[in-house]
Amino acid sequence: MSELKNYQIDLIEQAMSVEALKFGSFTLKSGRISPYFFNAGLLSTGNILSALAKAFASTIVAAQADAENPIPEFDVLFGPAYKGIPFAALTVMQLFDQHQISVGLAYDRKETKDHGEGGNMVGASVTGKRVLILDDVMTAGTAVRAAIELVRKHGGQVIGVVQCLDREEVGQDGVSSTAKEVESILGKGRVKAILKMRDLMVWLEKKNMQDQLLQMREYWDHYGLKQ
Ligand SMILES: O=P(O)(O)OC[C@H]1O[C@H](OP(=O)(O)OP(=O)(O)O)[C@H](O)[C@@H]1O
Repeated sequence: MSELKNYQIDLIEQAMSVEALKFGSFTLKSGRISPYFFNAGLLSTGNILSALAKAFASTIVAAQADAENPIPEFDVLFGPAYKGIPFAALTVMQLFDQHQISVGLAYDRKETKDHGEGGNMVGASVTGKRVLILDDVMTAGTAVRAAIELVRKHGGQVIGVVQCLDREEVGQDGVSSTAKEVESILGKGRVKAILKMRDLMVWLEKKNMQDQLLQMREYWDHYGLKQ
């Protein structure tokens, strides 16, 4: 059984305390009945956002030191509108405060501004820069693909994606996951996550939450990414 990091445990428990993470029975957009549900929009108080940003920053630093598939150095952290914006802003601050890493913050507007500075990119310029994209979760991957396109259109090089939770489940083809599909665009190991579905199972086992663990295992057997 793999060991969870303190920042992962902290985030799981904080998220559960505000029901941003719930175990039960939930019908997803895909029609699957999931034994857990995550809604990052409910991570909205100082202590929880602090735990989230610390976890993002620690995940990024660990990903850069990953022996197998490290993510490269980057210049700008890009948070797609809307939820990606506060999460990326807080993470940029934590990267500096906790790890002495100073990178730029960039984000987009969903609606293009037609006055003042105009356009739909805000913050640090991504032109000619190595950019890491940060978002809450990917489901079909539409939002992250759009963010990759946007950064590329502005002359940036996307070196990876970091998300809060990777459900690690196969898509309708029954073979590949959204994270793997995005990795096919960015390179192997370039999609990282603070938490994966299997981390949640490790936590449930530690807490001896047998019923929830059983449901999670059954779901994993059906839809988990096995490769
Ligand atoms: O992988 P996908 O199928 O695209 O779905 C996942 C994305 O969708 C949601 O954002 P949304 O674009 O709805 O914007 P929001 O942050 O304003 O809620 C969510 O925050 C993810 O970023």
